[in-house]
Amino acid sequence: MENKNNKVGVLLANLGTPEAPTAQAVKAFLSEFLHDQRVVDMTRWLWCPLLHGIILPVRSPKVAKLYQTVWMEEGSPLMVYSKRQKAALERESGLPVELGMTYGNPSILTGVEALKAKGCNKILVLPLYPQYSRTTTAAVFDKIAKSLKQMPELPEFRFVNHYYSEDSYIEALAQSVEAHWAEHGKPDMLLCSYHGIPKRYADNGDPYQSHCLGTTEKLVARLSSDVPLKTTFQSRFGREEWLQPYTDKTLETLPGEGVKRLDVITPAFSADCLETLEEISEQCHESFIEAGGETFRYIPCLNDSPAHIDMMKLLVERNTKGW
Ligand SMILES: C=CC1=C(C)c2cc3[nH]c(cc4nc(cc5[nH]c(cc1n2)c(C)c5CCC(=O)O)C(CCC(=O)O)=C4C)c(C)c3C=C
Ligand SMILES: [Fe+2]
Ligand SMILES: [Fe+2]
Repeated sequence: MENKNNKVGVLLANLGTPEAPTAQAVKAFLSEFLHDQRVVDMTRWLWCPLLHGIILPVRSPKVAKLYQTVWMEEGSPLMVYSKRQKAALERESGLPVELGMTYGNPSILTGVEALKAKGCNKILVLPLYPQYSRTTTAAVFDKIAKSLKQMPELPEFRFVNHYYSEDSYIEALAQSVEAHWAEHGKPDMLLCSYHGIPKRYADNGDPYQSHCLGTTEKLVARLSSDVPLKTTFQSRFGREEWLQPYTDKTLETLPGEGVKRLDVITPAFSADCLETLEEISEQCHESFIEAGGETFRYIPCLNDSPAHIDMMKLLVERNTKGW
């Protein structure tokens, strides 16, 4: 007898974002995010007083103002692009696709329940993080286990750990760079700015840094251009050392080294968000020009571009084979 609950579905996972650009909504989001020990591993009796006493009250209103500068008519950029990615992948793959955010909504639990309601008992989890990190990819894995503790019958799961080395991902990045160069001309340098993590995490075995360096290396080989590429790390948080070189510090020195026209790409982000549209496209742009740079061009994330959706479709096809 045919089992009607025997379908494959896809859970597209990402970080999540506040519901609104207000101090209250940002505080709720940051509180869930920054309580995750995969993200901040400090012992709770040290971290919680700092988080509740200083970080949440001080950072939330400040960051809410930054979200207001990038907020779109339909909502937070990360959510707007994630919804477009879901719709496009559903259309192109012919499979049910749901979003599941590690923090905030739609949650991972909501996403899994929606797929089960559509008859899916086999779920491919695709965290939209090309480079693996304990702080992102592993946090998705933990959240699945934690959220489904009360579910009487679990679906079967497959999980994509990383995809930075996939030709289709490198191809999508390269095509976005080449299209940008065809329109605006070539720069003196292409900066690949990745979200940072504490250096200690990398020293203790998180492969994120080597995945980022591997991404740039593969992009260099694919572009095969006279434009030099450089890897940097952005979005530092807290006082300890993070992966270096830092994006902000690098931008201050590049013009003095003769790099006047700079293009920036952010390969660790699958969708534009606060960290790309505000930190890079606004703050970093300004500091590069102040340091003597002439042109600074931000190349958008892959978002719902056809090459990106093709890449996701390929990953889905390969990882659901024989299921
Ligand atoms: C506290 C430490 C943080 C680690 C470690 C970290 C890793 C990490 N994050 C992303 C992707 C995103 N981060 C985003 C926002 C964001 N990140 C942190 C902190 C850490 N991230 C904070 C506190 C915030 C919120 C904004 C702020 O207060 O500065 C986002 C954007 C979300 C949005 O709503 O637009 C993304 C995406 C990666 C890929 C990563 C490690 C590999
Ligand atoms: Fe707490
Ligand atoms: Fe982050």
